[in-house]
Amino acid sequence: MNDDATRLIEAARAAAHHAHAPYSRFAVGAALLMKDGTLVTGANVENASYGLSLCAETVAIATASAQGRLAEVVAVGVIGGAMDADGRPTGTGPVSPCGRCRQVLNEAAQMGGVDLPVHCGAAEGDAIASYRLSELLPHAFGPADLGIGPAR
Ligand SMILES: O=c1ccn([C@H]2C[C@H](O)[C@@H](CO)O2)c(=O)[nH]1
Repeated sequence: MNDDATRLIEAARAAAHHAHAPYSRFAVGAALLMKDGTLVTGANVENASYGLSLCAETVAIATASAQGRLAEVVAVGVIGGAMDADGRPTGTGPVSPCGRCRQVLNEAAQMGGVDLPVHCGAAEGDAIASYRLSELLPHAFGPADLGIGPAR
């Protein structure tokens, strides 16, 4: 595991403790490594109407954008797992971003002109699967298609 991946997975695990996931009882944490070396994190925020639930990656990206730093994301870490009785995520299987989150991550990737490394970890253990966003979302539609952001 490289240093960025380790740091991102640890931060994602910490973020997942703040998941609001009383319906699925599946906690997800996401961490973004920023150009300046700082981290921005998020956790899933479920809603009683179910369909309005927000994924951890989307919350993290929205937070970075609200800080004026959407184009400064350089790497991503995600973890998730079924919650135990204390609300802690469990499990050793890496979790990868859902389709909508891949598209949301792509906005940051294209605005920053970087094919984001996405490190997918588990709640527990050392298993990690690392990808580039272009592997997870090939032939992506994004800001460049609308003439916005740096050319690919
Ligand atoms: O990439 C994903 C996939 C799922 N979830 C959340 C949504 C829901 O709250 C819970 C179960 O799907 O996990 C995320 O946060 N990110």
